[in-house]
Amino acid sequence: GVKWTYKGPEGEHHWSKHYPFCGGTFQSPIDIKSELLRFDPALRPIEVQNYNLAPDEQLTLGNNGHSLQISLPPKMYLSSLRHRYTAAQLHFHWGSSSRPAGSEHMVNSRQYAAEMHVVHYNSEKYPNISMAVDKSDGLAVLGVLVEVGDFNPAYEQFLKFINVQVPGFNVRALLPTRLDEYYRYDGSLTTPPCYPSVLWTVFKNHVTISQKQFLALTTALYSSNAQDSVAIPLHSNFRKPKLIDSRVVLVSFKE
Ligand SMILES: NS(=O)(=O)c1c(F)c(F)c(S(=O)(=O)CCO)c(N[C@H]2CCc3ccccc32)c1F
Ligand SMILES: [Zn+2]
Repeated sequence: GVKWTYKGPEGEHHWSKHYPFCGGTFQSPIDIKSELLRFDPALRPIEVQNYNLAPDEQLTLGNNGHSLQISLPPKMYLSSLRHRYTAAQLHFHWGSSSRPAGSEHMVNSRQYAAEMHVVHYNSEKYPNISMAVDKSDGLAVLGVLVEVGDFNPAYEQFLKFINVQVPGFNVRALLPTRLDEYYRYDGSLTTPPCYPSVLWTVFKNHVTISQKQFLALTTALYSSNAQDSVAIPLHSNFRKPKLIDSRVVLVSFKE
């Protein structure tokens, strides 16, 4: 596809020129404001299956030019939604060491240091993620807000490796403790092609990583590739919040 970036002439205000959905409706991320919330008692706790991977399961950790991503084995899936959603990859959005705030979703206009997304696709209806990515019931993404604070051993499992195989680890430990407290809304990919195909689950509780771990995340990647003459550090890879329009944000918890 056509090259896109997070700032400059190919930045997010220009995405819709080549990716029309980016200028459309049901876009993500959003600023999750208290006045938009509606408690929904039907929202069940998120149930993850086979997230605890044995060390002999090698995971490919890579840089796709836009984010640090880890490919996930298809044994991992979500079992608490209407359809089975099978895991595909997880990736991150972050700010920069000089401007630490880099989450995509905000809560009452509070932007967190970073955000992790675990991308799943509806494997009951579609054979692979490429066939699911532009369907309205195609994807389910778990969003985890990340703040700088205490050291987090779970994140250490891969932050020391970059662009290599990492041994399997307990991906469940990257999520907050409470999987029953979350925001839920219909949205989109936050990168081109911005398909409105994502059932978003953003957990209410954030996780913390240490300042050192945050630096490892924000200094790990380059958006240029090896043969380029100049190395361009990859940072601030977050899209700004989009209008909610008439959408409602459901919550699984009472304030
Ligand atoms: N924030 S987000 O969750 O909307 C989101 C991303 F932010 C992001 F960068 C990617 S990507 O594949 O790394 C790069 C451009 O698609 C994907 N990739 C997903 C969507 C398309 C696709 C196809 C195969 C594997 C993963 C993905 C994504 F779903
Ligand atoms: Zn993402």
